[in-house]
Amino acid sequence: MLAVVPPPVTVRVPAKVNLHLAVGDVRKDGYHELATVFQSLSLTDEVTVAIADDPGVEVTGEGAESVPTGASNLAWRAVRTLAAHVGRDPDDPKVRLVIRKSIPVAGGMAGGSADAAATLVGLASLWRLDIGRDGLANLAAKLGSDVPFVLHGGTALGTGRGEQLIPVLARHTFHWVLAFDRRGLSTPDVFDELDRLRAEGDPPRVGAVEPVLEALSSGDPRQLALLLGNDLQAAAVSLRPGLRRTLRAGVNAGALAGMVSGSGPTCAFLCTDADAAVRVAAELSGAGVCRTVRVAQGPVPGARVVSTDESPRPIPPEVHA
Ligand SMILES: C[C@](O)(CO)[C@H](O)COP(=O)(O)OP(=O)(O)OC[C@H]1O[C@@H](n2ccc(N)nc2=O)[C@H](O)[C@@H]1O
Ligand SMILES: Nc1ncnc2c1ncn2[C@@H]1O[C@H](COP(=O)(O)OP(=O)(O)OP(=O)(O)O)[C@@H](O)[C@H]1O
Repeated sequence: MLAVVPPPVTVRVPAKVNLHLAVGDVRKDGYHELATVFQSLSLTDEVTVAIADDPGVEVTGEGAESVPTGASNLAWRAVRTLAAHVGRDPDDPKVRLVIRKSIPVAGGMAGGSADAAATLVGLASLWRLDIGRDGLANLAAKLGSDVPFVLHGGTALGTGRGEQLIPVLARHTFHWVLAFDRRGLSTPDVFDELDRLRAEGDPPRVGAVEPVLEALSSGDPRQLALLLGNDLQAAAVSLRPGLRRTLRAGVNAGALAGMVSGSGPTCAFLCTDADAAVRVAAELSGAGVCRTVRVAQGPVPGARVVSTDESPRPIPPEVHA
């Protein structure tokens, strides 16, 4: 009899930007209490999961050379976590991942988290698991604070360490320009730098979140632009002073406002509309303040299957001499 191998599954998953990021005190577990508004963007990674006898991870695209392909790859950790959860052998999951990256590595846009979320969705389909979005969200939270949001997508309020989500109404498509820096920043280093700055002085803190939610429901980018804020920005700029120039250049190019995305160093610029975003992107790429410029819009859906090769490939039975 022929064994039928389920076809590979490809999942597309968005990057995120934090429109509002209030960082509170450090908790006993070392994480900071957050109140944040996430938005998912049309800058996406794709992960293909396939049954394979030679398990492993392949990475191509943006920053691929600095992504680990071993046990520390967050997407591979997602494979092991889901395998263990459903009673499969995490040390021999018989799965191969191909990750095609567009999200900058260590860029503050949840790139590794996105790949982990995509892997959970892809494997749930490949292994035909009856797990549901809530089940996946619980596993996602174990993998990292940003993983539940990129699984979910859209616009959402995140509390706790960022993993507890409430969907937020956003009545408009918002247009963004993203400036990638030449090197990444480590998320723990940026949180540590904020703690240091707070021990020494009084770095700026974002205001209340409610006006941000109102601006989102009004759909007016000008109103939202006035309210964008990120407590981690001072820390990211302290570690990477050149970001000041990048932020200024985006606003000079015509953006409504600019901010550091999450823990940085990517800078995100909110624009009036799609045409303005293209103009700002063109001018910013000529300014020589960053490595690459991209245009994106948000919100977009979270991790979702975009293709399965519908015809399962029969594999011939093993032939023994
Ligand atoms: C900066 C943000 O991207 C904003 O959405 C996130 O807070 C970071 O989320 P993430 O990269 O998924 O972070 P995790 O993998 O959960 O944590 C990495 C490290 O970041 C720091 N961290 C993260 C989240 C949080 N609420 N407080 C923290 O202090 C901790 O040092 C932690 O060890
Ligand atoms: N699949 C992956 N993609 C990118 N980086 C990964 C992946 N798996 C592990 N890493 C490691 O994680 C580190 C952080 O990368 P990532 O792109 O997730 O950062 P980030 O976008 O700044 O994270 P966040 O915004 O969630 O704080 C990288 O330096 C890399 O070594």
